[in-house]
Amino acid sequence: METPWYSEVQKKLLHVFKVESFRRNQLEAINATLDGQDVFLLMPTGGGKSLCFQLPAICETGRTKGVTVVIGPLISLMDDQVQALREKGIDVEALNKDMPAEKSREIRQRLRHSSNKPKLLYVTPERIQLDDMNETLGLLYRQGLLARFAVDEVHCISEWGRDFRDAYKALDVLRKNFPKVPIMALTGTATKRVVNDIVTRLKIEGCLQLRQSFNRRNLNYMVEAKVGRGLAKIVEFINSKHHGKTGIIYCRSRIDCEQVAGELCDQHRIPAKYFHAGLDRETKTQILQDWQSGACKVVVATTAFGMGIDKADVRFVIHQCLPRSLEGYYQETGRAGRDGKPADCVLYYNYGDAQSLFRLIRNEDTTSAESKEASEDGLRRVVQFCQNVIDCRREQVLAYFDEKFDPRDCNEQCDNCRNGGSVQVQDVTEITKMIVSRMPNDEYRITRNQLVDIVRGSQKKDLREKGFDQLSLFGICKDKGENVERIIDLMLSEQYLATRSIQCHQAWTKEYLKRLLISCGEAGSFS
Ligand SMILES: Nc1ncnc2c1ncn2[C@@H]1O[C@H](COP(=O)(O)OP(=O)(O)OP(=O)(O)O)[C@@H](O)[C@H]1O
Repeated sequence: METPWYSEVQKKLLHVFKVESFRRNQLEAINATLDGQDVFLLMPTGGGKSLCFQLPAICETGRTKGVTVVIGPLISLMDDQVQALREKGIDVEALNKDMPAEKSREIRQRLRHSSNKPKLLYVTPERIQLDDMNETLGLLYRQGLLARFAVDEVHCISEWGRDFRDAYKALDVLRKNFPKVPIMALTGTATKRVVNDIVTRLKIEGCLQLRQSFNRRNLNYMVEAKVGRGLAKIVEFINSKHHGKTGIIYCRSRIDCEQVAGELCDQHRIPAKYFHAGLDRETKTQILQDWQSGACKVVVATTAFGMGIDKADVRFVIHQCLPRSLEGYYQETGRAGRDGKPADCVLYYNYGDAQSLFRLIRNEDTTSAESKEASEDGLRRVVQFCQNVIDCRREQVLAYFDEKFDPRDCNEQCDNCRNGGSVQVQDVTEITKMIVSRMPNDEYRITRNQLVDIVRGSQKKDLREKGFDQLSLFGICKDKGENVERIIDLMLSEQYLATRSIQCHQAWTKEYLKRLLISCGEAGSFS
């Protein structure tokens, strides 16, 4: 059925946004919000969420009138959107803590008293909590001039999500203070649990929920064994497949970024810059600009390089270290191939990285026990994903978002589907049971690497000196060849073995394996 605003919406799409047709779910979201309904929009990165609140904001014929208030997490992201809207001739303002007091007073005055109010107002969630902001919004509300709230990156509201932000949690005031104003919640990432959390916290239970497949057809997913810091393989991969192309390499720490970028430049003549939260604002902006313009092709970054990055021709995303969750992995790899052309996503994996990440999570003293547990669970899923060399990578990632995916639709765009024919399944239940039952008690301090050597029956002097060659475990995996490490890592990730940290010197802790008093069932299989 044609809505009263249909023709205005079409005209503005074409003449203001210079776009000919809607993508999936955009028109549905726009219609619902112009009708005054709450909307929850789940769209993969680059899907075109912004249009869903920017276009209604400039329509006069909908049921809603006045200013669209956009709440987003990042000032830099806001600045980009504000600039792009102004270039389209749209009247928009943003309020942020970095602007001179005089300027923000001026904007507030304009919102309160001017008859010529902006169509959109961008603010951070922190700003919403300030008294003066509340008063300004209250005034607009009483005049019937608050058209809608658009909450971007709304997953930040949920403690189950990866980017939880306290200030987002306080957004439950929106419905309480402005009960008649429709809310549009937007995100590119949310599991069922996070969606429920968002809907409850914002009190938009009756909203129109729009979601679509998260499958990114043009992305080719691969997991590779990481040797050392993985650099030799990364260099070979870039030089052989993506020489001179745009890409991102994600590393865990700031220092890793600096070292990897340095080595790429100095030793391998791959021009790269590093990006992390420790850089000052100007440097960050400069790097972003250089990357966006193509002056710099490769950025080596922590996850600080993320939200709001909108570059179409990213041909590869490399994870030099494990992401902390599959959600993060999906987001980060999602920055590749936004132009719809093929792009590669390679994750370099070894269990040592997982162990240090687990340790990091355990040692974080700012987080609650519950959120530590959630983080550990998230990381465990990533480890399982890496160790699973059988099931389609897409199927595994999409399952995380509760989406059922038929692996036949992968079209061999992942390593596991490509290797499908050559996988040999080995049942390792018996050997894992034997290892668990023969693990000595905690008086023996055995590291993961030592256990690998012990079960292999290694002749290393160190083992003999510690008496490890006398254990009943010694040599029980002699015939398992290359698979020994994978068996031990699988046992760790499936928690048939655990680790305990012991302080050695003042600041040093070492991870030793712990005997668990649980029985183990089906352990798993290998290629
Ligand atoms: N209907 C459309 N037709 C063509 N291009 C579109 C359409 N809608 C949006 N776009 C373009 O798609 C790109 C991505 O849009 P947008 O930044 O809104 O995505 P997003 O869903 O917010 O992504 P992210 O989650 O990464 O922020 C933009 O360049 C935008 O101009």
